[in-house]
Parts: sequence; structure tokens; C-alpha cells
Amino acid sequence: MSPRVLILGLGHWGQTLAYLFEQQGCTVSCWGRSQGILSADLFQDIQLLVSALPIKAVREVAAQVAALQPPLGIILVSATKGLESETFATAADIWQTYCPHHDLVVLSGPNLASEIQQGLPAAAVVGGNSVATKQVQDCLGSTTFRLYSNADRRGVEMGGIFKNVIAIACGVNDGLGLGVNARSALITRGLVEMVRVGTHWGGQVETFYGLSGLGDLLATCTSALSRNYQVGWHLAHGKSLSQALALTKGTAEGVNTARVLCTYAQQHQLDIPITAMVNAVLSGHLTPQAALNCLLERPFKPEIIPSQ
Ligand SMILES: NC(=O)C1=CN([C@@H]2O[C@H](COP(=O)(O)OP(=O)(O)OC[C@H]3O[C@@H](n4cnc5c(N)ncnc54)[C@H](OP(=O)(O)O)[C@@H]3O)[C@@H](O)[C@H]2O)C=CC1
Ligand SMILES: O=C(CO)COP(=O)(O)O
Repeated sequence: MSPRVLILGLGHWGQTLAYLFEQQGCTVSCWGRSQGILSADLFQDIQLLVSALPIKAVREVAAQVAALQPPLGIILVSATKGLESETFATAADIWQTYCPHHDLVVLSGPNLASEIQQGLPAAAVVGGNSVATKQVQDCLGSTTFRLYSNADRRGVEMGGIFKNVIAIACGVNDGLGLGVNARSALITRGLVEMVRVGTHWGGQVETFYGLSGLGDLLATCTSALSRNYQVGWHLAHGKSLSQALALTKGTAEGVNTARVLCTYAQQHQLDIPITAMVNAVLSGHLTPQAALNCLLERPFKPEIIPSQ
């Protein structure tokens, strides 16, 4: 019998994942909020419960799921790349709180939905325990969607969360016409910030040099398909944040993530200058040009690249 999958969230990514699972012969059902509250019959005979919700929706939906007591054999797959505002929780943290006895994996990587929907090849990583990640690889992996596994679920998730902020910075960079050299510097120094915060958060250094860290940075920091990049681009062209968001179709998690990361970094005395400048531009405290000047005027220092 073909594996049965339930996808929560019918946005761009949820629909794309539904397409990928169907391509692999899975029987896919989907739930979006327009269908009303979840019902227990949706969980019947499913092997994978995939959440492709924006972070702002995860807690509400996870609470609904938990209340329906889904069978313990179901593996939860979280594909969200965001941080909850008040709690600093990742989507996996939230799912873990509500469904502590289910296997939980995180799916992340350089996966611009529009390219995948065109049938173009991509790779991603599934973070979690080996049995659960193997099952997701077997159901979802293919010759066009190559899936790696990684036991460092936290690191896999943090890479995907952090890169959205650096994608906004790169959209600003390109919108201001600052060139490929400057963008490359932002990506590389953004990676250092990702490692600094991500390891503090419990991820392993090596993970951030993989698909969900460096890989996703490269995709979203260099493609106008990225909604986060688009927000930065519009800001660089003089739009306010609300105008930039209105011009951007879909969720740009980096806007909220930049603010949450700055609060976290301040509390834990972590230095994340690019993220701080992105947040200053998003909150209207600095113009893109002034933020750039602040970055370039910082004192010179040794290039320290975290390696362990
Ligand atoms: N798009 C991509 O390329 C990728 C996205 N991701 C991540 O996946 C997540 C979802 O992104 P994406 O699908 O692109 O976003 P979209 O903006 O395309 O879709 C968001 C979906 O979430 C639904 N939603 C919003 N609020 C709620 C709520 N309170 N309860 C239930 N559903 C809600 C929306 O419903 P409605 O239509 O009714 O408003 C919409 O269907 C994000 O964390 C993103 O970072 C990860 C990898 C790739
Ligand atoms: O996460 C993504 C690609 O890996 C999607 O990026 P955006 O949310 O910026 O569009």
C-alpha cells in the first residue's frame, strides 16, 4: 500500500510538498485553515504528518493536532523556517511540546518552491533520528529531490531560520546596486553569525556548512524568487516595510526572525552585526544606506571562522 501523508498548510510550500509526495506515489491529503478545524479522521492510516505552516500558525495548529491524539506511529515533519516571537521557540520546539511522544523531523534546504514546481532538481536535508529520517527519505526522496539525513535536528532547523535574515540583507545589497563582492561578503559573514547563534542554540558547527545552512543561504541570497530577498530589494528602493510586504507574495519569515534573533543575541551577548542592521532597517530606525555605512565603519578585526 502506498504511504499516506497529511500536509498541514496550503501555501506555496505545502502545495509544493504535496506535489513531491504525489510524484513518489504517496496518497496525499491536505488541510488548510479555509477547511475549518482539524478532525481526527484526517489522521486515519497516515504515516507522515507534514507541517508547512508559517511560524505564526504552528502553535495554534499543533494544539489542535495534540487534542485529537494522533496515533503515536505517525512521524511529524516540520518544514517551517521561523522563530516564535515571544518564546524564541522554533517550530520543532512547539511540535515537541504538544506531541512529545511522536518522532519529529525537520525538513530544510535550498528549496525555492517555484523551481521545484517546475520539476527542477533540488536537494534537502532531513534532521532527526535515523529511523524517522530514513522513512521520510524513502517516501519523499527522488532523483529530482535528493534527501540527505542529519542527526543534528536543531542545527538543520536553525540554518533555515537564520538564512532568511541574510537574504533580506542581500536583497538590500542588490537593490542598492552594491555588487557581487559586497553580496558575497554578506553571505560569508552572515554564515559566521548563523554559526555563532546556531551553536549557542544547540546546533553543531558542521551542520551550518551543509544544505540547510550554507546551501539555503546561497539559494535565497542570490535569487529574486526568495520572498525575503524581495523584501530587502523593495526596502532598498525606498519602500516602507508595509509597502515591501504588500509587494511580496507570501510569507517572509525573516522580518520577524531578525527581531527575535536580535533580542536573543542581546540577552546572550552574541555579536550579530548584519542581523542587527537588517532589524534596524526593518524597524525604520536606519535607512538601508545608513545601515550599510554602520557595517563598513566597524573596527577592523581578525577573520575568525568558527570550526568547532
Ligand atoms: N515557499 C518556499 O519556497 C519555502 C517555504 N518554506 C517555509 O514554509 C513555511 C510556509 O511558507 P509558504 O508556504 O511559502 O507560505 P505562504 O505564504 O505561501 O502560505 C502560508 C500558508 O499558511 C496559512 N496560514 C496562515 N496563517 C494560518 C493560521 N493561523 N492557521 C493555519 N494556516 C495559516 C495560509 O493560509 P491562507 O491562504 O488562508 O492565508 C497559507 O496557506 C514558512 O515557514 C517558509 O519559510 C520552507 C521551504 C521553502
Ligand atoms: O526557504 C526558502 C528556500 O529554501 C524560501 O525562501 P523565501 O521564504 O525567502 O521565499
